[in-house]
Amino acid sequence: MPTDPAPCGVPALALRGVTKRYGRTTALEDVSLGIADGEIVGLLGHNGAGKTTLMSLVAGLLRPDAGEIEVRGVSPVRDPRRARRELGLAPQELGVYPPLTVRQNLAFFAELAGLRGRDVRLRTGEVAEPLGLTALLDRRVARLSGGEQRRVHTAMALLHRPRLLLLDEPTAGVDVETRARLLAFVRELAAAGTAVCYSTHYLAEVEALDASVAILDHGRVIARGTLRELVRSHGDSAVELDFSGAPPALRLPWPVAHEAGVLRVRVERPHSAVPHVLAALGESARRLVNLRVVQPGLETVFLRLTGRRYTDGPDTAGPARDGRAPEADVGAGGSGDGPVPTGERSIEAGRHG
Ligand SMILES: Nc1ncnc2c1ncn2[C@@H]1O[C@H](COP(=O)(O)OP(=O)(O)OP(=O)(O)O)[C@@H](O)[C@H]1O
Repeated sequence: MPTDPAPCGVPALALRGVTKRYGRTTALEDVSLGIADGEIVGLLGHNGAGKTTLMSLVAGLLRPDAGEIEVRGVSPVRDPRRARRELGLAPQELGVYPPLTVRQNLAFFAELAGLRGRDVRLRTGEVAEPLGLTALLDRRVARLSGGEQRRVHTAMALLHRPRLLLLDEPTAGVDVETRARLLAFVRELAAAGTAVCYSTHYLAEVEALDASVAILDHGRVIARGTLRELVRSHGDSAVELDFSGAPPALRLPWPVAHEAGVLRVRVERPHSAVPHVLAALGESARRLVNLRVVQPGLETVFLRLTGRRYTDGPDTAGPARDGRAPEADVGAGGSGDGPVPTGERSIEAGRHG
């Protein structure tokens, strides 16, 4: 979709020192973040980290308690109408009207965005095609699958050709085909100059989008950079072992940690360390259920920076786990020039003992 470049030096989105509180809860604290034209930023953070709050502030749905927000130089607080023309928001909750057809939904939102007549039809076709909605335009939304409804919901944010697109967990609960289609479309939009802020619980999507990353933790941006930069500076490699019963105490020349029943040996060359780790098990080898070599990747960046895995909790069953084959790049670290792994769980050995 065409975009005029922002005035020279003006980023598509800039947050400076933004704080937002809900009563006594501080949802965002002193957040600064910039997104350039054509950049996709994967906004990552555990449940409650502040992702939705950040997007709502940018969209002008909430007001910050402190700090400045600018959408292509326009403040959503001081000039919400102008700021809104520059951005499209697809919130987490579906905002479709089930009794209406896809076309009627799109026309309704196009008119809300100020489009009329021929432009409504033109833009409807423009967003329907890449999202695979053309054949569904005259179907009632109530009759569509969850993934199809999610595509309609995303299309509604794009009708006015926004220069900044805010997608809040756009692939939550969608099928594989919809996910692939959405990811491809987001990449196309970015290639044409649209800036995209994309929140997700699926780390593999960040890689698929070739996105840079901002990690929110308890309302603060704790890391910002390209995937490769973050993995270089914070990604650990390790050998992980699961046991039936409590993990044993091991004497090894590397740091050993017990995390929720998993024994984790942090070691730079995990493949070479495996024989030493197995030798140190002694009698406990009988209770070993699984052993994994973990390469540096976004998952280990998370673990290092937040003390928790990103795939902990209710979202564990995402595509980062079940949509990809386990990595088998034995010996490949995160510092080469190939793709940076995000799931990085190289299953090296199954049941032992
Ligand atoms: N309307 C509200 N009133 C009070 N507290 C709120 C409100 N909305 C969010 N919060 C709190 O603010 C914090 C940030 O919430 P937010 O929804 O922005 O997180 P999130 O990263 O989007 O989470 P999730 O991944 O679960 O969607 C949380 O502690 C949340 O409980």
